Amino acid sequence: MPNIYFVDDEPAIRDSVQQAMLIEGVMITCFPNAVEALQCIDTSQAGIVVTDIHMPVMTGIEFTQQLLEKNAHFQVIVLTGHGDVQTAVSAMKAGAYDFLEKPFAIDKLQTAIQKATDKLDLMQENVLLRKELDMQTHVGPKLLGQSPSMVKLRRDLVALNPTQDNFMLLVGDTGTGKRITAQYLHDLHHPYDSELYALAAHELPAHNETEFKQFFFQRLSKPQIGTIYLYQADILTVQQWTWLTDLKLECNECATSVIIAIHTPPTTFHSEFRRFDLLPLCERKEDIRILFKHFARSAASRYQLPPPTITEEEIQQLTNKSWSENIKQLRQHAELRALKPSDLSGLNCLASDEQKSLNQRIDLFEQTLLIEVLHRYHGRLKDVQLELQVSRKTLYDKLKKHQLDKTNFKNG
Ligand SMILES: Nc1ncnc2c1ncn2[C@@H]1O[C@H](COP(=O)(O)OP(=O)(O)OP(=O)(O)O)[C@@H](O)[C@H]1O
Repeated sequence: MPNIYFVDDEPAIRDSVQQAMLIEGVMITCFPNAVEALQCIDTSQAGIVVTDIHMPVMTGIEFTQQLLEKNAHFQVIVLTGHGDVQTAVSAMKAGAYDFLEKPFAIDKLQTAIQKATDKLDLMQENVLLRKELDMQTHVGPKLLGQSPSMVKLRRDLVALNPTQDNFMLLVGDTGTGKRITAQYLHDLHHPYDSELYALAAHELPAHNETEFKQFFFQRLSKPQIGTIYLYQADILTVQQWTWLTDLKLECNECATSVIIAIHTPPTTFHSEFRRFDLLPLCERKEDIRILFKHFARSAASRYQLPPPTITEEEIQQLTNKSWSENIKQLRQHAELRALKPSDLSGLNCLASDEQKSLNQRIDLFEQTLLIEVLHRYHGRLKDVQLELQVSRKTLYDKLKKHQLDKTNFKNG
């Protein structure tokens, strides 16, 4: 429910409206005149104002104009005399949303407030949608995904008030998108030329409170730093969490945000921070299609290759995998897929769920690199050999090992 204000110079009306609304479970704040209302209403957050027209010092119409100058999203309902059409018209011209004839029944006031609340919700929803849309066309990273959790996450990030919630927790397994979410948050709420400063938790002083706080303050006070991104924070000690919680209180009005990325939130301190959860990919399988296609197409464009044709059957197979390393692993798989010529069968597709060991990862990297360079030189082994600075024999051995045939790369 938004904040609701009632302005009328007659104490009896103020009291009866306040009591009647309270019985209905609606809290309203009353003011005896427009001047006091303008001084006290927090205009940073749009609400609903019900105001009498005929008041000493400042009329309801002047009040409406001044209030809307401060925040045009306020919904104003004016109280006019019976049959006073002229005043109602003037009030609407001044920007009022609705009018109510005095004397009014309380249920009429309730209906008018409900309508104004719906309008305010709609306007705020539009503002958020526009901001979200702007983010999807801005040059920074995009948070893709249409699963309910991703849609909600984007909406919550857009709606966040960074002056209230400047210390945040991003909770998610490896590769679920903590870093990209931090960048997205930073781009949303901080000046274009400010930066996200990434800091590994092990770099923080661990034994001395003053050193710990000074370390932070030095960075928090740099105007070009908009966000401190503290990653690998699972290693933080209870003591460091206590200091971070103190810092949060001390930095109440700080312009810099602190985002703490963590796999599992600490048991005691998590409620101190605004928390956002990034679900593992297996719990938002509907995002696999859009992410995979996006990564594969971006990789193809980067390597100047035609965009790969990804079949429905392939998407089904991808959706059925478990993706233990989440989007990071999906991306690796998609990039390899973009590099893989369509007629290349039997390729060792190592980016699967079982790909875990160091050797397997090195193999995958080697395979990806070879495919990329073979593509670039259309299968001309001499150029590949020169670029990778390997002997002819080594190159042949590697191609054999990865079952790569130069003729598959002739046409790009
Ligand atoms: N919603 C998303 N839309 C587009 N790309 C994404 C999304 N989520 C993650 N990615 C991409 O997936 C990869 C892994 O994401 P990121 O590095 O942010 O994960 P992380 O949770 O910080 O990983 P780790 O815990 O291993 O450090 C990155 O390449 C990132 O750009």
